[in-house]
Amino acid sequence: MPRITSARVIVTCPGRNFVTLKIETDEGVYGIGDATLNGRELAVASYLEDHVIPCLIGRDAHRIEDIWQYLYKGAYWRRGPVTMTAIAAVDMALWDIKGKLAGLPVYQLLGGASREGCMVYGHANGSDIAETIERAHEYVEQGYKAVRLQSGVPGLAATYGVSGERFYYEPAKGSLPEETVWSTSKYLRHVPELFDKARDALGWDVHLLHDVHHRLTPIEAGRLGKDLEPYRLFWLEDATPAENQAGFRLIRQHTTTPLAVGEIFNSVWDAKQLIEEQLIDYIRATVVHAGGITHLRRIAALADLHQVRTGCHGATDLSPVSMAAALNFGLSVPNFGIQEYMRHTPETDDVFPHAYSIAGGLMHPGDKPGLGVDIDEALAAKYEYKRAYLPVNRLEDGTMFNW
Ligand SMILES: O=C(O)C(=O)C[C@H](O)[C@H](O)CO
Ligand SMILES: [Mg+2]
Repeated sequence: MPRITSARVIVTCPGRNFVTLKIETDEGVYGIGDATLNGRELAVASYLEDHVIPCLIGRDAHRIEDIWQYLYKGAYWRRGPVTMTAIAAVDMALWDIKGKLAGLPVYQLLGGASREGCMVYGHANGSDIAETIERAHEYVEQGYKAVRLQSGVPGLAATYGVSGERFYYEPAKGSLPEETVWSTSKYLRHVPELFDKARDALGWDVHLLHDVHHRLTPIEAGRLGKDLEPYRLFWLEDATPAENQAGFRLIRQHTTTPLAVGEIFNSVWDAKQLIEEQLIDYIRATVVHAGGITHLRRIAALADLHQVRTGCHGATDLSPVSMAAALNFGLSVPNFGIQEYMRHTPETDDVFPHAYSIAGGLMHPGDKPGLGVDIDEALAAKYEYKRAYLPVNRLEDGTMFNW
């Protein structure tokens, strides 16, 4: 039985902050898990160091399900992003250990490959429609089968999801949150034009996606979905804040544009009604923020019963450890839909050497035992933590608005 002898939290900032948990066993094998919660990183580091790690020492590292239940039920205070990210980090690290001890990549332990690779989508961002389409062309030329389109909105100084950087978009910055300004009417006028021009320029062989970032009411989202129907989107993401799961009924009544939601969900309970009533088509919960591989499999199993497919969040604030876990999960799960992929910077890739790769728009986790990702601790130590926040959003009259 491999006993857990120690566990450590490693905080590093190779261009952005990452929190990683490393669990060591008496069999000389260790595992790592991502514990990064964008803008609230140190809360998870403390939760792990002060409350979780003391409970892990001496436990059998093979008992992944039991340790998951012990941390979830044992906390008394269930769910929430901090708790579930901490549990996810432990869970990932334990799957990594189990894979290494078995001499198998984690996807083999999850039932083996259900496909040759995981289809991913890249991010095409531009300050205007022409620039967005130009970036989308670059992805298509690289073999991507799916691209997310976001463009600056005329009349708004800045639009979330759009950056000057070509490939390495990083939304968290500044020692205090940046304040941005939002106008729903300007946005709703602009987006159909973006997709109209994109279809003209890119044709119909590439999947197109769009992220609303939770900024519409359900009826506004219904209208946008309807306006976008002629352009056959792969999905419309985070159309409305999802605390009110029943709100998606209203969107569904008005549009057949497929809906995706879930990047800020942290448990199956956040998505239960959405899935059971078939109010969404893709569930975007992730390994790192929704309790690890163990819990994400449970969410995917419920989703599978209702023809809902996976579409895991994969922005740059999810570390390469998360990406490796997502790809092992995605390769094996029967109802895989798509995986988001934003490239990490070369500095981040150097800190987290990994076996996953991309070819022809499909990603594969590689065949190294475990998750297939490591952390270079000496290099990680060179990048000191820097407090950084996601922006906040106000209406033009100054009213605090949805993120
Ligand atoms: O990748 C996406 O779909 C996002 O919406 C990115 C998020 O804003 C980002 O990961 C927040 O931390
Ligand atoms: Mg999103």
